[in-house]
Amino acid sequence: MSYQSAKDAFAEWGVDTEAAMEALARIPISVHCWQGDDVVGFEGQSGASGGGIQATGNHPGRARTPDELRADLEFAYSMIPGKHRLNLHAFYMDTEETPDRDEIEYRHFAPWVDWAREQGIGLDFNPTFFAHTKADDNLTLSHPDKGIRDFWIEHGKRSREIAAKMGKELGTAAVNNIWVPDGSKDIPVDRMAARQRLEASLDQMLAPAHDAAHLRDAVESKLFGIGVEAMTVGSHEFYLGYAIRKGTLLCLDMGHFHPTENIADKLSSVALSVDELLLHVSRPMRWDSDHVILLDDAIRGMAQELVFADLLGRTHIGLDFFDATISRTAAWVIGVRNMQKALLEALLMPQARLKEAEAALDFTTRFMLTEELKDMPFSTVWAEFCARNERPCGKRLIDELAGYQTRVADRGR
Ligand SMILES: C[C@H](O)[C@H](O)[C@@H](O)C(=O)CO
Ligand SMILES: [Mn+2]
Repeated sequence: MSYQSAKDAFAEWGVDTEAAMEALARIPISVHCWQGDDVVGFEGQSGASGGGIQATGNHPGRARTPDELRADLEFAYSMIPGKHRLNLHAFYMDTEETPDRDEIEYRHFAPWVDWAREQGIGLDFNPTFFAHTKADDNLTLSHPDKGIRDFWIEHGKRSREIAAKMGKELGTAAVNNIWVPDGSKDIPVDRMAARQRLEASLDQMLAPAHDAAHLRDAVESKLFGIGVEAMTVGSHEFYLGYAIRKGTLLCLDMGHFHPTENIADKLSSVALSVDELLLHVSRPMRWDSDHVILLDDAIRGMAQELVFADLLGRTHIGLDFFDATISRTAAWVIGVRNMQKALLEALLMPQARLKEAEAALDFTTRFMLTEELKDMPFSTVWAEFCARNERPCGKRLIDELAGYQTRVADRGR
């Protein structure tokens, strides 16, 4: 089908494909650096603690240096329509020095900022509270030992300073997302004490004021991780309350809830109480919270809520998955494009008509519309969007992805 025919078909439904593509072009996705190297980082001083997360697989081509990671990212961005961001973790510093986590400074990340400026992209940031000997108890900010808590508070403060400077340098606020793995393998007897310690540590970490034009802090909850099956200190309820009371962003990771929960359903609820949201778009499967996202109902539902509830202006969309059994660059590219496709589909829906039917309790019309809409030529509009952005689709995309993977395969595993 030609684009003109698709445009006419959507126009019959009262939908303007040009407006939808313009809106999509304005939505940046924060691409997570850690898919490129299986969450290993560049510190070379990791402890045994994986923080309850694990990349599995042994596909060749893992990025082993900042230069390799940047080359992979440049390739990935060249396959993704639009301008996006990079989400950097603190243990991806680029320096010959070996600062411990409580010693990191902006200069250890300056090469990333220079590169981001060249690429014309913004940066987001995350303190790294895992893969370190001082996290081996699976406790950091809530550790009973004050010395360990202080170490991680300092790490968190420095991360915020670094993120704020990144935001200032690049002229776009960096979202600094705080996720700690703290929890208990077996049933604890003093949950309150652990949560009080986490709250007090967060308060200290977040006390230094930074310009909101440079830095936005987010807090991320989790249901459970490997080794912390009985209790996660930073649960959803903990951080929902914290974000509301303290004015931080709330991060919803789609892999951090019970598998039967609908994360899209949470957006409108929490958005009534917090100003801004951060999403970690992910796909949980059994024990894992981080499979590469598909263009499935969960992602479509999320995109539809963002568009229909008018939340795009106050939601930062980040991705969070890591799969080492497939090409890492293909995982990035297909994952980001899936998020964009879901957003485009939502933008191409006759929102007013659907809402009108629902408000009139005309559920038959809502049902007929949503089902018939599924036959609309979304893929033709997506292909047009890719073509206008000089990005390949279909077989050409697959050939490009396979070609790049072949070129990096000799890096070893
Ligand atoms: C590496 C990330 O910080 C991590 O995935 C975190 O966001 C998370 O989701 C942990 O399960
Ligand atoms: Mn996450």
